[in-house]
Parts: sequence; structure tokens; C-alpha cells
Amino acid sequence: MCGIVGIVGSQAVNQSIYDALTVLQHRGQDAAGIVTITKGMFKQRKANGLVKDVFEARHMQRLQGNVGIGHVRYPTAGSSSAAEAQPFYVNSPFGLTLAHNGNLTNAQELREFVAKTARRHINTTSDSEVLLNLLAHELDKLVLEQCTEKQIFAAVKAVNSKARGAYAVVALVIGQGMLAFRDANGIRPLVLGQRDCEAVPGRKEYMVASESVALDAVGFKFVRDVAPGEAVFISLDGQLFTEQCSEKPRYNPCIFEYVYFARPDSVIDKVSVYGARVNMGTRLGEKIQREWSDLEIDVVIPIPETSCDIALQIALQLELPYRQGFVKNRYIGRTFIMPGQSQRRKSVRRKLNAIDVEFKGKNVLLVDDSIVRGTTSEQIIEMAREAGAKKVYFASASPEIRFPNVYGIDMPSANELIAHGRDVEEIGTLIGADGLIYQDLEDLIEACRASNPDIQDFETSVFNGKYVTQDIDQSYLDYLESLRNNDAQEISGQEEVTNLEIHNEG
Ligand SMILES: O=P(O)(O)OC[C@H]1O[C@H](OP(=O)(O)OP(=O)(O)O)[C@H](O)[C@@H]1O
Ligand SMILES: NC(=O)CC[C@H](N)C(=O)O
Ligand SMILES: [Mg+2]
Repeated sequence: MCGIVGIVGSQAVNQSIYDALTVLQHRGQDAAGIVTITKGMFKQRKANGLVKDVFEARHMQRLQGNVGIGHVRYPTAGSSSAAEAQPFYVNSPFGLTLAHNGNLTNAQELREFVAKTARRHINTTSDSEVLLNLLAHELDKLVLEQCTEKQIFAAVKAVNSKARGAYAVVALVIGQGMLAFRDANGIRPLVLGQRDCEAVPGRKEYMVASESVALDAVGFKFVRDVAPGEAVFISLDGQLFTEQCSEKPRYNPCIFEYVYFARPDSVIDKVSVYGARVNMGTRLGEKIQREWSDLEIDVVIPIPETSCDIALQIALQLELPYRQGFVKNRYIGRTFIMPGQSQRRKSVRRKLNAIDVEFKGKNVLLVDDSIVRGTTSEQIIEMAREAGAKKVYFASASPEIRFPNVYGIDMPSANELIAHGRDVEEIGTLIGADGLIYQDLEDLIEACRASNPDIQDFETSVFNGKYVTQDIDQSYLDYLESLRNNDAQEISGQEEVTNLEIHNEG
């Protein structure tokens, strides 16, 4: 899951984009990039690393201009090399730069189209570079000298008719403005915000971002979610245009945003992430009361950080004490979005440590938001036992994850998922729990839908294998697995190529 942001302002945007990227850091820890426009030129800085490490004072000084976009990356296609950090750039038409959250499911087909029909060269294995070149090709076919918002929207319509999968996109067009659009299913989130311009009375400044928390952080007011299939264009002089650019838009937001990805203080598609997590706790608590009434649990302990709000609600529901028995090292990021299983494995013990007194001689209920590969749960249960727990029960706020994700979460291979082909008992034995309980899918859906009943279907493929874009078959999943399984990723992550595009401030 990556984070994207874009601002059309009336004063320098570099600091605001930087600040927005720092609050979107939980969406991608691998690479970060910012591009601004000043005097008709793009200024760019992107590299592997966290936002605070990628942008030094000298880079910030050069990222001048009142318009810009930014990206934090969690690789889900191609490699994790610096050459695939975003935004990407092409020089024609006008000069375009683009940042993308999501994953194209027909990237290979589009890559061939772009090479053979559009005669454009793609220099990396990134699907986002393919998407940029497709947009450039469609825009090039439509515009003559100066382009209008109508032509820009026509180009997005053409892109939507060819691209499949998940994409929330922000792009800059030199001399024209900023464009943002969301795929027809609205799988990945995108919000629009505005604020009054201090220097020019009556003028508005606009911002788009993956999550509403980014708007809060830099003083923009939330206006609305960009709708599935919709495009938003803001001209350089600050005029806002919007248009529905998909023939069949449908609301199918990814449910995993609420389970794990998004920050709790964000509201996505009118659903508070925090509220959804509290509801998950209530429903899972009820299931525990129904099914585990004979168990004697002494204490509920969350596995920090994402599950804390859920575990607290479970404790309230069960009328049991809630204790933060694991301390999280605040300098270690999220383990699940690290590239490579060996790094993820090593990080759990570096990140979490048990406070013995909360475990000694007790029957503990550990709560996590999800169990994906089982990396965290297995080690955490071991730590709880080492700390002296009598019995260790485990509850997951989302159901068994049995199917690969193809829309921007790095779960490409069913075989890496601990629940694939196993029942709950077998999974419990593997992670070493004395009892394991999962949330039911219906309950998870209702927990998230509670504040927006208009959402017809969430994107829930990792739980039930139903892919909302309806273009996924076993041969695609086999192909994805061969590209992105653990071994393939550890090899591709090693290649370090320099960017071959606009000057990158080193
Ligand atoms: O079964 P696994 O493959 O281990 O994946 C699931 C775990 O990974 C995530 O935590 P993470 O450390 O990424 O982030 P958090 O601090 O936000 O909980 C998630 O919250 C689970 O704890
Ligand atoms: N997680 C994402 O949104 C990734 C975007 C894009 N597919 C990449 O790998 O760079
Ligand atoms: Mg976690």
C-alpha cells in the first residue's frame, strides 16, 4: 500500500508535501519521493528510505514551487530498487510526472501495448511506470497545443477503458495542472481537501491524498472522497474540475484498509477507521462470549500497534482487564510491509518485548488485527510463554487470509499465507496457541459498513477469493506468484540501478 499526495497551492508546497508524507509513512516505508514544478521545470528528489532520511535540507530547498506531488512506497510490483521509487516522469506530452497507489492486474498486457502500439520505452519493472506511459499516450493522442480539462478527462477515460486493477493516482502536467483519479471500483482510497489561500482572497488551494489524516496534518479541510472512476483536475491557477470517467463505477473499497493499513484517525469512504476497529472488537468479543464461555481468561493483551483499539473493545465486551503487555520499540516501523521474509522475521523480536508481570501465571488472550504469514503471531506466542503465561489464546479481528492479494498488498503467493489450505485448528497448532479464534467475514463487513451502508461490496478477496475486477484466474495467480514469491523478491531487491529520467537531486 503506498501513500500519495498532491497540492496545488499559492505558496511553496514542499514542506506541506513532506509533512503529509510523514503522516502517510505507515503506508510505505521503502522509498519516498517529491516532485514540484517551478518556472516550468520539474524538481525531483526520490530515493529508498523513510521520509525523514530521503529529504535533507538541501533537497527541500531545491524543491521549489507552488504545485507538487509526493509518494511513499511499499513495493507490490517490480523490484524495491531506487529506480522504481516514485513519482515517475516522462517528457511528452508537456512533461508528466505520476505517483500511484495500487496494482494493475493487466500490467503485462499494457506493457506490450505501450511498447508496440504507443512505441514508448519503459525502463523499469514497475507497473506505475506503465500506467504513466499509458496516460501520456492517451493524452498525446487527444491534445494539440494547449490542453483543456475536457481533453484531460477524455485521456483518463481512455486509460480507464484499458487499465485493470487498483489505482489511485496523482499526476502533474507541466503548464496545465494537477490530475488525480481513482479506479472504477474505488479499491484504493483518495480524498480531496481545500483551504483558503492566505495571499489571494477568494482563491482556494487544493490537496488530494490517500488518507484524510494527511489533510488534517497540513491544515486542509476535508471536502469529500474522490468517487470510484472519478477524475479531479486542478489548473495551475487553482480552478477545480471534476468528472466521472468510468462507464461502470462501483464502490468496492479494500476492507484491509480498515483492518490494518490506514491510520485510525483517517476516515475513508465515509467510514472512520477507528470506529470500524472498535466495531470489530465488539463483534469479535461477542463471538468469544458465544464460543469460549468455558475458558478462563485473565487478561486481554494487544499486539501493538494496529490491534490496540480492537483489543481494548474486546476487553470491555468481556469485562476483563486490558493490559499493554508488549512494549513496542517506537523506532521500528511496521513489519508486515517490510520487503522480504527474513527481514520481517528478525524484526518482530526487535520491535516487541514482553513485560513479564503481565503474563506470569496467567491465561492471556492475545489480540491481533490479522494473521497473514503468521510471522508475528508465532513469535509473540513464544514470547508470551517465555514470560510465564499459563495458557495463550489468540484472537484475530479479521478472518482467515487464504487468498493472494492482487490490488496493492504484497501477498502474492497463497503458499506463504499461513491459513492457505488449513483449518483453524491446524493454524492454531502451527502458531502454538492453546486456542485460536477468527472474526467471521460477515461480522467484519458489518463492522466496516456500519457508518456507510451505501458501500455495496467491500473488496474482500484475501478472505474469500472473490476478486471485484473479475479478471483474475488461476493462471494470473500462478504468474504473480512466480514473479513475486519470497525468493524472487529477495533477488530483485538486491539490484540497485540509478534512475534514468529527470535529474534526481542526490
Ligand atoms: O502474520 P504476519 O505476516 O506477521 O502479519 C500480520 C501482522 O503484521 C501487521 O503488524 P505490523 O508490525 O506490520 O504493524 P503494526 O505495528 O501497525 O501492527 C499486523 O498488524 C499483524 O500484527
Ligand atoms: N503498494 C502500492 O500501492 C504499490 C504501487 C506500485 N504497484 C509499486 O509497486 O510501486
Ligand atoms: Mg501488527
